[in-house]
Amino acid sequence: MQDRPESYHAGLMNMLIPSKLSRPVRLQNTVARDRLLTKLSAAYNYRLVLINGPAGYGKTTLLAQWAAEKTDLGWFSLDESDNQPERFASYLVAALQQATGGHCGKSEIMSQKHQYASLSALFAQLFIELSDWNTPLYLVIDDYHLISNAQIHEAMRFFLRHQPDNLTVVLLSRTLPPLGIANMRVRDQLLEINMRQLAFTHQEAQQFFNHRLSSPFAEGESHQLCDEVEGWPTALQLIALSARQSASSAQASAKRLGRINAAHLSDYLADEVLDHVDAKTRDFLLRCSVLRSMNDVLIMNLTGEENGQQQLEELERQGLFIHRMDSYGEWFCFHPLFAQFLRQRCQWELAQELPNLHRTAAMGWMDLGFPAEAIHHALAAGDVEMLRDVLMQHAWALFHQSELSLLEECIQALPYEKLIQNPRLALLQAWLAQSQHRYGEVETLLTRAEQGMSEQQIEIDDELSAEFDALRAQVAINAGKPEEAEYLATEALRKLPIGSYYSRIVASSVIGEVHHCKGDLARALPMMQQTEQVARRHQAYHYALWAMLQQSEILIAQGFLQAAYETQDKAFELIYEQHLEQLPMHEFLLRIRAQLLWSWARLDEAEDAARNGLKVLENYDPQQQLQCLALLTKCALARGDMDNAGSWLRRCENLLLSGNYHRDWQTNADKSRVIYWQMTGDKTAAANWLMQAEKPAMADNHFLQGQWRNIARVQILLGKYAEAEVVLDELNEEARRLRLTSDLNRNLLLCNLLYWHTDRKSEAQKVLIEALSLSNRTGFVSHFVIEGEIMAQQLRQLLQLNTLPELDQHRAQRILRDINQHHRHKYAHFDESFVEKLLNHPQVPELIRTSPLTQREWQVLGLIYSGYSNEQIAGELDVAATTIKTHIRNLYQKLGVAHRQEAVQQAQQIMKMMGYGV
Ligand SMILES: Nc1ncnc2c1ncn2[C@@H]1O[C@H](COP(=O)(O)OP(=O)(O)OP(=O)(O)O)[C@@H](O)[C@H]1O
Repeated sequence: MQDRPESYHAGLMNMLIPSKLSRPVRLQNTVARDRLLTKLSAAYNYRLVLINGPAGYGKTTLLAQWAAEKTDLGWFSLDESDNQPERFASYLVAALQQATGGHCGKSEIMSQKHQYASLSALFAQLFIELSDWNTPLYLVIDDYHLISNAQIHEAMRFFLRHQPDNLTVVLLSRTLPPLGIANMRVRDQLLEINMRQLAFTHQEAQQFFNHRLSSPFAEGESHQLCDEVEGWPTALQLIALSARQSASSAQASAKRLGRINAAHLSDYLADEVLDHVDAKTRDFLLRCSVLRSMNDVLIMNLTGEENGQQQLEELERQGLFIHRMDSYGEWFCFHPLFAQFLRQRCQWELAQELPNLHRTAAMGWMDLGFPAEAIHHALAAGDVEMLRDVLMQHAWALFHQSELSLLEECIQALPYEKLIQNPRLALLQAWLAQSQHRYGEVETLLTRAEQGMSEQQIEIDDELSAEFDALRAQVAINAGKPEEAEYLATEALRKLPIGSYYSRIVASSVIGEVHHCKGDLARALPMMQQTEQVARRHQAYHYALWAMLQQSEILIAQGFLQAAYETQDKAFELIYEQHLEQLPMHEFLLRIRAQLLWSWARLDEAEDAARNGLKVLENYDPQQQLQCLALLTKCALARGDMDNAGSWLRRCENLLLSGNYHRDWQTNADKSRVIYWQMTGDKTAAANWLMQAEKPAMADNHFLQGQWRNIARVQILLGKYAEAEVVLDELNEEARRLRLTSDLNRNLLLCNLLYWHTDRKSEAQKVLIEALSLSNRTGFVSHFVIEGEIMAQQLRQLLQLNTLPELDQHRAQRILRDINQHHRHKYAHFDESFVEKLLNHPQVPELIRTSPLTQREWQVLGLIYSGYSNEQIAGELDVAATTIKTHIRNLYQKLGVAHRQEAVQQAQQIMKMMGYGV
């Protein structure tokens, strides 16, 4: 079957590095940039504030000054790893959480567990949560130029278009981001501060030197230095550093800096900064540069420096491009320009040691509990052993948090012989392929792993081989090989210890599904219940949900629709509790809820559910909409609303033409099509379909039964009664054997149609009575209603006999009411325009043309044809029963018929002649 959970998420580790979410602090010694701060004080009037200027132009410092007193502000500093959309989104949401004091809890869980269809969908949820936040909010994203991933830019364009009015995004970037800036500029939605404005004025430069130097420059000199470097703050800072040596070296620095830009700063930094610090500090700087952010412990590991904190504070005092990242003063980082330079120097000067430094950093991060950052260093160290060790400890936790691309990168970096030495990593590699829908690769990877292990004589213990089996079982069921899947999953369950819960969940879910496929519902149900329990216990909510959806399907097949409804309720609860609304499985649930409501003829609610299902799918491939559209077609059909049914159906058919669907999906969509053809009498379409329709070898589950019922319905429509009867007999036998009660109920209705057409009225009545009685369990209504007038006639007769048990009697009345309400078109055809068309029809029998009925008599004939009794006709036309008798006598005479039966046959021929399939 389909819609399986592809990956799931257990409890979360802390993945977000707090220092990336803190704004720079310690601004006492900075120059207050009043002119720019005044400009920024109007920020809340704009959707976007863009601070755009080259490296080291004071963007971050300016914004840190502006943000200093604000509480309703989230700050998020990017690094190269944030080019990955999921990670970007997690930090963005966390920054907004910071701004709102945790107001967007649902979005936070969704982002951390990656439970969203796309970044835009996540942002849409975020905006819902922010909609009741009424005061201004600010989201600052620093170093946006590091983003090159088009997906993130696109999501940010969506964000900026739809963000609430009280939210202002502030972007700091060295380059102009591709976010529709020109457009926002025209609409006056953008506040910009550019390089020209960021440059220090003479006055600011003077203040700057006054802060930094014990004996500041004279005014004229300071102005000249400022002009020399065009107000570039980084250059001014470097000049101040030189000035500590002598005034003349400040002049020389300014001259040199005036001729270079950030790209060529490294030579300057090497000659003028690094070569001027003492050897110890130099070594300290180079070693620390390995880290993207640092604290005392990490530094101590790297430099052996006992009081790293003090050392950092000293560098900060000297103006050596180091910043505090949090208000506790625990975390520091180098200014990006300086960091980049130091890293380059470190590669040259400490080449030998560098791998070791990264290794040490990796261990430090591991101790702090941040495996993703540890992986960054292990990769940089090129230390495959270490990478493997980190993965062995944390890979599965990362997998459960959907850090799939990070893991993919690690696996790629590991030589295969290393990977295979730890077979669990080989297994992980296969699961990565499975979870990213690269199903074709899974078996190849598993086989390769087994071969590799046997070549290297690596022993596979029972537990591991069981884990392989569990994944293989999942692959087999996906590939439609239930026997193989069952064998593998059973073996897996037999061997897996209780602790291997993930594989146990997978294996028991597969076994449940296999039983389901085979129609062994009595065994499938407890298996899925067990899967649900284990999955809940281990917070594997995707699998818990999947298992509940399966239970609901099983209960529906067994005919226990009420129990299925209650299971669905529980599944909805889980979705809301765990914020799984955006997963495709939510649509699955809405769709089976719609199907159930359709059965019970709660059509408005069924339509709502199907439409909500379409909403869930908005951000997915449109092909997936097929089932919801088919349900909307069925709702229109049950209402007798052929126009709408036709237009929904066209959408289904377009999808069917353009996609390659699993056969169960095809069957479901075809169900609506064959009913439509029956109701419109479109035999050509039906015949064409029948020629190419798949005729499965078996009919032992509800999908296969459904496919064969489609075939039988078309056969009946085409008058291939004998063939239909063979099919239906087999279907019933299987459905009775496997206790597929809902299928039996549906099959009986088709038998009824068949017997009615072949004039076996008493057999027709018998199966109808059985179908009605089964409906006490299933609650079916719409299945009867779509059969229209043929059903109505029979139900009226049954009701007149007055032999039905009370419950069945009520249901029959209910069905009849619905048919009368929705399917009156056949009777309505006997109106004036119909009669006029009829009399002008070239094939109209002479007898009818020469002795025409009065309009009233046509109406009465229509009602007789529809199975109304005399009393019912009198009631319908609001005249006395005796008058009806007179009309009937007259019309019999004019049509040359002797009794009611013949009148109905005449009417039927007329309908056929006029092209209405009956
Ligand atoms: N108002 C100020 N007062 C004192 N120093 C400043 C001021 N603005 C910037 N600087 C100094 O200039 C250097 C660069 O500043 P900052 O980090 O704010 O630039 P940036 O434009 O954000 O750089 P990047 O593009 O690399 O992120 C820093 O060392 C900072 O201390």
